[in-house]
Amino acid sequence: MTTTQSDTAISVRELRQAYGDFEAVRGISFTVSPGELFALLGTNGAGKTTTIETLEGFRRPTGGSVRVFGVDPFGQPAALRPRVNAVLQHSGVFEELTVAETIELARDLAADPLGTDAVLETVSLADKAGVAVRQLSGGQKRRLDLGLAILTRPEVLFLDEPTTGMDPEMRRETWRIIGDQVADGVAVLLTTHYLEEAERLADRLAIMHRGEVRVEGTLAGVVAERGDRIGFRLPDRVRSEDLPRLPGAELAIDVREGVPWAVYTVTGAEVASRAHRALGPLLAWAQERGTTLERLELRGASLEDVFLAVADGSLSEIPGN
Ligand SMILES: Nc1ncnc2c1ncn2[C@@H]1O[C@H](COP(=O)(O)OP(=O)(O)OP(=O)(O)O)[C@@H](O)[C@H]1O
Repeated sequence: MTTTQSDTAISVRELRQAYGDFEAVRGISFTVSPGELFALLGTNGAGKTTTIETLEGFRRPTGGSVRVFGVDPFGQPAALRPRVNAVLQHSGVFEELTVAETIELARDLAADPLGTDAVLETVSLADKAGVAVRQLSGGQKRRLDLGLAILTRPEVLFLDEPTTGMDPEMRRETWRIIGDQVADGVAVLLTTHYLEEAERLADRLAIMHRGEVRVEGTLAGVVAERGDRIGFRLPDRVRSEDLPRLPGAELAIDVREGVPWAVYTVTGAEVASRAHRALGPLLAWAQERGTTLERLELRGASLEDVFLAVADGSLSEIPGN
């Protein structure tokens, strides 16, 4: 199947980006379609901001290519400018202007902007219209940044940690605003350290570590690769070698809440039913010994499990590659 230009809003192919001798991004690839939110997650210094800055046209790739609607964004060409907007980590607004003046200034520079009241309403800052930007809280400033970004009706939105500094309620409200943008057909590239944010919003996601994409896919696909877990507190006087081998499950001893936990991981096809079947022999073993399995649980892997596996290096390749 050939991909037409309109199928892909953002395309990153084998991107490399170096600062002097240091290669911060080492050959990453992904695409984002209109109406899709792609979350770029990763450890500190993984290369997420460098990637977004390259897509915004601030940096020329040292290898590979990036395209936004088929156009090279380097230098922010006039053809792209009205179609793209961003919430960056550091906003460039004037602290002395009021919220309404800031919005009006941005409207003056836009071709077909949303109305000031509509923006204030959307980002719940109507009661702060006359307040100087410097008097806003950190979370309110982030909301103003988001308002300034959606004011130009962009088709592509880059959101670099857009909810930093927000309390949980404001963060949820902001997810709703971002979700509405995606529902309206905007292609969104989001970076965040809040895994719940990615779980709530992302259609697809990638986890970067040291300049490389280590995991990519849908949330369901990414966690399914890590399998289901059967876990319980390791009973007193039971050593790991005393525990039964369960069919199709791999045993590891973790430390949780300062005490050892037994964790069996079941991976592969039909993981849920195989995990259930593995429970039988485990319970039979416990009954035979008269041992209680405290805090026994059977659960799927979480995005946090996958993230931590990437961060500690135990997941060093894209599964299946
Ligand atoms: N201007 C620069 N000059 C030299 N090195 C840089 C520069 N900007 C970033 N780096 C380095 O490149 C790497 C990637 O940085 P980047 O900011 O892209 O990571 P990140 O994934 O956004 O990190 P974080 O989650 O901590 O914001 C880091 O090791 C960083 O120290």
